Amino acid sequence: MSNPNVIVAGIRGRMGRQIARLVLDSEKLALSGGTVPASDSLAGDTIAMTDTRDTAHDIPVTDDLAKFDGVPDVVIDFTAPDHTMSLLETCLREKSALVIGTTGFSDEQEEKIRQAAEKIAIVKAGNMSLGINLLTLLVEQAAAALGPDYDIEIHEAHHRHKKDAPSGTALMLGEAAATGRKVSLKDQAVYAREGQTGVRPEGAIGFSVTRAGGIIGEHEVLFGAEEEIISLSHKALDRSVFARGAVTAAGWVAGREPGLYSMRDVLGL
Ligand SMILES: NC(=O)C1=CN([C@@H]2O[C@H](COP(=O)(O)OP(=O)(O)OC[C@H]3O[C@@H](n4cnc5c(N)ncnc54)[C@H](OP(=O)(O)O)[C@@H]3O)[C@@H](O)[C@H]2O)C=CC1
Ligand SMILES: O=C(O)C1=N[C@H](C(=O)O)C[C@H](O)C1
Repeated sequence: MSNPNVIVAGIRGRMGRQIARLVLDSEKLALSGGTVPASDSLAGDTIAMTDTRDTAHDIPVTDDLAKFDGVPDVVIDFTAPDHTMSLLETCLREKSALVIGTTGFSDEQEEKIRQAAEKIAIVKAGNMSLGINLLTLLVEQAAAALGPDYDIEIHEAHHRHKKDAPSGTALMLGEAAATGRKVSLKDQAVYAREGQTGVRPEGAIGFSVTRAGGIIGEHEVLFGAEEEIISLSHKALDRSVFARGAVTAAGWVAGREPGLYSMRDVLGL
């Protein structure tokens, strides 16, 4: 049987470039194309790439997944929410599996993804690293053990180019804390503070955000009581940690039953 063929959406982006290279080098997956915005001069053409053995490849790129000849087994998406929605439609039509790393979806877009996962296999995670996915387990445990005397604050820091806030990872960590506390994140989240805020609402899960320079991704979950502070944190040192996770997810999801899977499912955590 031939290797599952993969299309990398946003193939010229910070993540897309790294993921495409890893797929090219993979012995279990085949890179069959990539997407770029319609404004990109390479749309409808090919992009020259070399693998680690220095073999040259011309990879077809289009602005629309539906324009490729043949059906992708898996699409890997690290782009922007509107493009993800267009990929979702084509994946539903072609029954392709989808790995979604893109963050910053509206509630309505999240619902469309949930509905699509009734018909196709989707892995979705705001962070594809082993470290963060392990951290979500630890945060859930800590939140369950520590109880409401410990105020939960989540801080994230990213590079100046990031377009959404709080990060998808911060939201995953918030969901984990809420699950541990058996509350809904929607009810407890405090995303902004300014002026006469009043005292901290009991049970709030607070978020704060830094955007500066080239920070790849830093997250801290703090549990603060009157007498002590516990802090669980993660720092990404290289984007390859996300790219490797995405390629692992692509190999795992190819040919799988419909469903909305997490990186914890992929990693067996
Ligand atoms: N889950 C995870 O582990 C991680 C998730 N991310 C998320 O992935 C996303 C991308 O991040 P990053 O790679 O840093 O961002 P980039 O801006 O570097 O890459 C996104 C790419 O998608 C392209 N793109 C945008 N719209 C379209 C479209 N309509 N059709 C085709 N291509 C399109 C962009 O093109 P152009 O630049 O020309 O607009 C760009 O090349 C973000 O949402 C980020 O939060 C990032 C890292 C890890
Ligand atoms: O935009 C990024 O860069 C990142 N985005 C993801 C997020 O929103 O959490 C994951 C990672 O932290 C890098």
